[in-house]
Amino acid sequence: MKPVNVGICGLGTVGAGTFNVLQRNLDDIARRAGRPVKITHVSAREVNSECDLTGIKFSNDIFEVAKDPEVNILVELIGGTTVAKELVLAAIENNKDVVTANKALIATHGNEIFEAAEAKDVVVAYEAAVAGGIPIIKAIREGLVANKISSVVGIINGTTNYILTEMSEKGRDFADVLKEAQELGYAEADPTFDVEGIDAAHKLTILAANAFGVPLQFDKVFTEGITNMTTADVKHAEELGYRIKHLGITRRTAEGVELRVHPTLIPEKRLIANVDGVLNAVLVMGDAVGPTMYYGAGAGSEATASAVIADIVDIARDIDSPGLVPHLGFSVETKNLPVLNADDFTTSYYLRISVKDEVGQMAKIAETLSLNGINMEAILQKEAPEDDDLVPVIILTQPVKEKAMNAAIKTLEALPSVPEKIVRIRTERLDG
Ligand SMILES: NC(=O)c1ccc[n+]([C@@H]2O[C@H](COP(=O)([O-])OP(=O)(O)OC[C@H]3O[C@@H](n4cnc5c(N)ncnc54)[C@H](O)[C@@H]3O)[C@@H](O)[C@H]2O)c1
Ligand SMILES: N[C@@H](CCO)C(=O)O
Ligand code: NA
Repeated sequence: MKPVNVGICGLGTVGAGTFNVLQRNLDDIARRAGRPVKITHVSAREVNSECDLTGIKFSNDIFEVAKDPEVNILVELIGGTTVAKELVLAAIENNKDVVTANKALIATHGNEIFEAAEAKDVVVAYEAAVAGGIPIIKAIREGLVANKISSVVGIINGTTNYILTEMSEKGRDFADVLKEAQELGYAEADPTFDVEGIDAAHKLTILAANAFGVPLQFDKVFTEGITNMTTADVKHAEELGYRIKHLGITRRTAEGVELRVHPTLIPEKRLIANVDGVLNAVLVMGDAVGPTMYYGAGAGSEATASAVIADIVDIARDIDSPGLVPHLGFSVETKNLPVLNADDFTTSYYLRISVKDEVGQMAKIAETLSLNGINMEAILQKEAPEDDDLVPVIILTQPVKEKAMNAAIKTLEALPSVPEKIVRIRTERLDG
């Protein structure tokens, strides 16, 4: 059987992992692909001492790979959206299939890239872009194809989950844990993408497109990161039987699709509340199958390489009859659903209100919530810390439209007895 020739662009965390796993498991991979899979060309700014490039062409100019007539599949692992986009489009133009781990690229330029790929009848595969090594794109697009999916909820950024876990379990400092996540190769080149929720928003964009047949629309994702998280809120949540996770949530409602990324309280008994460290988990709800959860390494060198190589093998298996599965698993005619504004999200809330220790304040809070149609689920009043005359009042609510909560918070923050901004964290009770 004719081999399939692979050109790898980028030899950093994921590039080196892909190179080494492919070389190590060459025989098994060839047997499973039905043909030899050969790395024939590698390109990066510099060689990587972890990779033995003996007998393999090496270029400093990645565009040499896109031009190389020997290469069938170009693997884009350089990151970024400018040069990477040019590189992917150049490969497509030269009739090469493409594999990428680049969620920023797919979320922001995927519509254009897939159109170019369809015109040339080549594949652009991106399993590694979402939840690293977990085969979540394949699960949604192929394994769950029979279902109407109602929601996809996931811990989809390993760096933030690692930071939240270390903060909650060991009381470690945010900046210190972030530095360690960078050293371990989990964080993006610009780690604000992780901690501000942008990376999770890129991945959620891709998940929603696959689950609901909507176009990739990153600019419509409501995005909050973890930079305002405090250990005090983590502890209060734990007292109420909840854990705080940074989630990507996309849900289909009667009115449209919710696309949101934010810290979220989840009941501690849920499986997903117990997914810690750099691990990711994605909970998909299908009308036929019910809740299903996918769990594993969301970042890291060889874990991400596992997904990159799965895409290479998929393409190698189908190289003579490409295009078996459309890029987003649906045809371009699929009906568009509106993306909801944050005001129209329906969710429960955790509120931390710092109140002056005066008679009648609790009644005022309860009345304001009730006037806005908000039902309380639980309430916790703490003693004022020694150096403070403000009493923290923690409230959990039942689900309500975000606009009702905005109105209630505005009224409460205008009270002289509530001198500080109210902390609110959205709360999802979830199934499964
Ligand atoms: N690190 C992870 O755990 C992980 C997981 C999933 C997806 N990703 C994605 O995979 C991609 C690569 O991430 P990484 O962590 O391996 O990055 P990295 O910074 O470790 O490696 C990037 C590599 O690309 C090369 N490169 C960059 N620009 C180049 C250019 N213009 N010309 C030639 N070489 C160039 C660099 O020399 C380096 O070898 C990114 O899109 C990232 O978002 C990373
Ligand atoms: N920076 C990303 C890498 C995997 O996509 C994360 O921490 O999840
Ligand atoms: Na994946």
